[in-house]
Amino acid sequence: MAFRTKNLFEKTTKLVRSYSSDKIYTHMSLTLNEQTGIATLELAKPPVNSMSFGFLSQLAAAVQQSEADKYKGLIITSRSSGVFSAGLDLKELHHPDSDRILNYLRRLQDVWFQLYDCSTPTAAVINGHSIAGGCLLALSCEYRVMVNSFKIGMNEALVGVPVSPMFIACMQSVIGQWEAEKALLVGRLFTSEEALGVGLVDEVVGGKSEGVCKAEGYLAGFREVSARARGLSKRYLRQEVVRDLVRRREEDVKKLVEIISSRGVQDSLGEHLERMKNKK
Ligand SMILES: CC/C=C\C/C=C\CCC/C=C/CC(=O)SCCNC(=O)CCNC(=O)[C@H](O)C(C)(C)COP(=O)(O)OP(=O)(O)OC[C@H]1O[C@@H](n2cnc3c(N)ncnc32)[C@H](O)[C@@H]1OP(=O)(O)O
Repeated sequence: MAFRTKNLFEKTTKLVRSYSSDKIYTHMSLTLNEQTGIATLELAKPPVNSMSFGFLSQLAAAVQQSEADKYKGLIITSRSSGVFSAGLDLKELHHPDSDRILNYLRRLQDVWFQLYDCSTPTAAVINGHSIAGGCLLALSCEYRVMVNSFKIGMNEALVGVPVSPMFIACMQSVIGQWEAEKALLVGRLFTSEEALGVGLVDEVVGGKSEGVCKAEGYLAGFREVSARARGLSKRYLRQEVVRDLVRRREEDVKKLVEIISSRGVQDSLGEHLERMKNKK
């Protein structure tokens, strides 16, 4: 089979350089299967694929590449066998520099808009724990296959930070208002099986390769469908959520910076980081 592992940054060097001070393409790889036209984006930032500034920049470049090259599909998964993504990099949020946190949250918004609103068909193979921002990443895709025995959800309530509108909108659009409220207000993490029960994921499988097959099956379902019509329909279906968040994006960012910088939230973040350190 003809596989081409693309160093994203060959084609998107300009974009990535202007986005990121990180070394080029260190946190993920994008592999295109030229026979199917489906690309796999494998997150590879040990130990837990936390979403640092550089990670978000590379994710943005990958999604942009998928759109520009008109991939038939994009599968997002993790190289780690235990963690899909631990969400936002807590080190970016703890004792932040005021300009950096502003730009970090803007970058997160940009990536989310790009992925959520892209016309490329997307699927997530969640082959490990998927927490908060990690869950957002999976929910922004169209289809989710999860490997059993892991946890997924948005734990902000337990971290002591508010769930932001973007995260709420995504959760609501997948599991509905009531289930989203019940989960988000207590920071519930679902097991793979519970996630299937509530509709947070579409399938549960025994391992990553089975998950990739299921995701490919979902994406192959569009072979006979006009890519243009499909892409436009997806955008129309998602436009209400996007419009609202675009309209309020600057207001949301500024409010969040204020909240994150507050003493109470900084104390909670510090305690959360301490708990993680001490769990060993
Ligand atoms: C305008 C609107 C725009 C945007 C709004 C955005 C944001 C609003 C702000 C608030 C929102 C936040 C959303 C988030 O995503 S916050 C992050 C929440 N995530 C977590 O709490 C995950 C915590 N991690 C875990 O539970 C476990 O690590 C995990 C289950 C993922 C894996 O467990 P495992 O046992 O395999 O590994 P650990 O030993 O726990 O961890 C290994 C090392 O990794 C470090 N780590 C873990 N998670 C993070 C993280 N999220 N960020 C940074 N670092 C992380 C952990 O401390 C260990 O480090 P060392 O001790 O080895 O140094």
